[in-house]
Amino acid sequence: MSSITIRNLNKYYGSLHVLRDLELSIESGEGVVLLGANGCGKSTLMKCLNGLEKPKSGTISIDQQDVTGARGKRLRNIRRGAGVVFQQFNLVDNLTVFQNVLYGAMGQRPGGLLTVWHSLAPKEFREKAMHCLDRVHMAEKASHRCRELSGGQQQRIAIARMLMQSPKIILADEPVASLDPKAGIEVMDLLWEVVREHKMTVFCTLHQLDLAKSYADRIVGMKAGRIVLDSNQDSADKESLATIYQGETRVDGTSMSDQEYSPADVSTTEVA
Ligand SMILES: Nc1ncnc2c1ncn2[C@@H]1O[C@H](COP(=O)(O)OP(=O)(O)OP(=O)(O)O)[C@@H](O)[C@H]1O
Repeated sequence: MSSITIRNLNKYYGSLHVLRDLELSIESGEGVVLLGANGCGKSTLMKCLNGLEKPKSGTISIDQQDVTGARGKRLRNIRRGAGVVFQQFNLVDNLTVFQNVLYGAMGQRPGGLLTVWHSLAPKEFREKAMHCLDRVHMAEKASHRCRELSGGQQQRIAIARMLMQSPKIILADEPVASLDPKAGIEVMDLLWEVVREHKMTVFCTLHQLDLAKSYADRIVGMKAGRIVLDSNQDSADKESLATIYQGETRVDGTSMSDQEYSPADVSTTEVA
């Protein structure tokens, strides 16, 4: 049984046809990386998976539950089972690290946000939040404000918040795009470690081929709103992956400048 099954998915923004008859299945426990040029539709796919955007047609099921038709409580339940990690961390800057991690438990009890508001939070939640922070090696920063932390540290907090949710599936949209290469590798190491520890399924968009090859069990390539490549790690050769970035890649039909992607981007990622 697949963890994520996408069938014949179509999504428009106005007249822009972004996802085009997209098909993809991800098995339980798989670590899948999605590669694709800017503007090919990766984030839109992630948003559809998370129920943040509604497709025009097609179906998405996560753990056999229909996401596309879900509303209200049913959608919230599906979202609870799927943790998200974003490029921009999506932490609340003015709250402490600890409060941000507690926030991951929101929705696990009636009363939502109030029940996770530090002193109001049940003991079991507070203990679990500390445990999650400890797991990402950030326990000593619990009382700091998120805005005081580096990008890499903030992404660690976002991973702790995601762990707080105890999800079975992780949707990570360019989790290292805002980080320098060294911090990026540290975050990818941590993310993949926790994914493996908890036997989670992970679907992650990236821009760096080398990172994709280092972590993914399977690499899928997207071009102009469609999945055009699907390969396991060993068969993902540079030439076939490079084709994702050649020709018409964007859904809006604009062409990329040579500066946006050069063969060097496809063949190497420098690590400081
Ligand atoms: N909310 C929106 N309203 C209108 N158009 C949008 C919206 N979000 C994205 N688009 C357009 O949809 C297309 C696909 O965007 P998307 O963000 O999914 O691409 P992407 O592959 O994630 O790109 P990147 O790698 O740069 O993040 C782009 O042409 C973008 O301008």
